Amino acid sequence: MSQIIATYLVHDRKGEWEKKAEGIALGLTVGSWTNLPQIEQEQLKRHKGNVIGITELPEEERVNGYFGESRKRALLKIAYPAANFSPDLPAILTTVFGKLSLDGEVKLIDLDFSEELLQAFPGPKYGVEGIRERLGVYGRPLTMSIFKAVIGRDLDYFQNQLREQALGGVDLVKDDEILFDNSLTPFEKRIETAVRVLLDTEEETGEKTLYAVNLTGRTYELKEKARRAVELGASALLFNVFAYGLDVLQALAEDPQITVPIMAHPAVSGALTPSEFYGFEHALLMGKLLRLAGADLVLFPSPYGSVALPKEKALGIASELTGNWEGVKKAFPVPSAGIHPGMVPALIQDFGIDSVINAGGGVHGHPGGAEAGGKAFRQAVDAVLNGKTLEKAAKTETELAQALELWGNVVKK
Ligand SMILES: CSCCC(=O)C(=O)COP(=O)(O)O
Ligand SMILES: [Mg+2]
Repeated sequence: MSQIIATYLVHDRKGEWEKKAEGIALGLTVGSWTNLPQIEQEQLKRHKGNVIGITELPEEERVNGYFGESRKRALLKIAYPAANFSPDLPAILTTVFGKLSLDGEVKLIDLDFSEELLQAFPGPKYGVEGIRERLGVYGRPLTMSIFKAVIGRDLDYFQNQLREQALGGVDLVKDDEILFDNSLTPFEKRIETAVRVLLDTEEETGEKTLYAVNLTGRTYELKEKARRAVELGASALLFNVFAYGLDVLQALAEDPQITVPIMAHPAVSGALTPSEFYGFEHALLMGKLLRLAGADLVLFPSPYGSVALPKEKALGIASELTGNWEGVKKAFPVPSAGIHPGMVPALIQDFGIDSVINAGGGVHGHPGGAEAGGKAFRQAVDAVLNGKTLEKAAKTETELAQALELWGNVVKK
């Protein structure tokens, strides 16, 4: 039977779980808060949500937020018949967590899609393998750097910063998510400039670099803008998906004329995920749902940088992006924020080869400039893959030595 199974973490003082679960299963399908005598048996059979699991969790004494009260906790699993909704994320999310997200301490932990329903979500167009093919890079994590301080600067500044980053050997360079269309560095001009610069640097270094331009503006303009970006030679798109919605990402990813990888930025997602009591589980929103909606690369805070996520949450996201799903490509995890070369061993140990090591300040803040910053990252990656410690590699690699001197070496915890 085609259905979706939602798992919720529920906190409650009384812990009357059967009543609570039945209330959700009925309330989000054919029922309401009052008796509806006109509900027919047939309607109940086909459309009512079904409680399929209740697991009580150990009670926890909470101080913050509860002023010392303790709350009972449980995981509730409810199956919703696919007959109730159209096969798209807006309909699915409204069914399983629409009104419910406003109704007390309920957090959506996971969604299991039946095989039939999964067909409506083709996932990433390129994914890990497709991006590696475009770059011709295998057997190591990719490296990426972020334009910084471009706001208020012109195309010459943009061009020079791009050139330096690419000469440093990073595989991708992305706009910062806060760079929007503007008169000094307009969208189309950034793309045209990047195409020229990156052809030159490829000739010099023999290595390709992809540029992810920030796709911004009103929702109804995005498809046309993205198609135009592709015509002009853009090699990737950055997209602030949580400012728009998952379905907007899916519409872009499914468009056959948008033939470049899409990178999802986590901006705004912090309003939806961090609470233990409310919102979405990180792995679901930033892992499973972004992959299903078609993100080829997904940025999220790493466990050790400046905007850190608890490690199990970051690993949970990465595991949803890279797990084996029949017929759906894997997406690149991009643990980010406050990353510097001293963190490379931990990043590779935790996120593996199929990940992207991404830095803004950790590239541009290098004492030798962005080119040296990019080189320091590549040297750190090479060291780890050759089984060397960063200290040992730094004896011969000047740029890495300078980075370690400035930012230190994060020994894995
Ligand atoms: C919170 S993950 C997104 C990271 C990001 O957008 C960024 O600009 C990181 O820059 P940094 O200088 O911290 O590498
Ligand atoms: Mg940023």
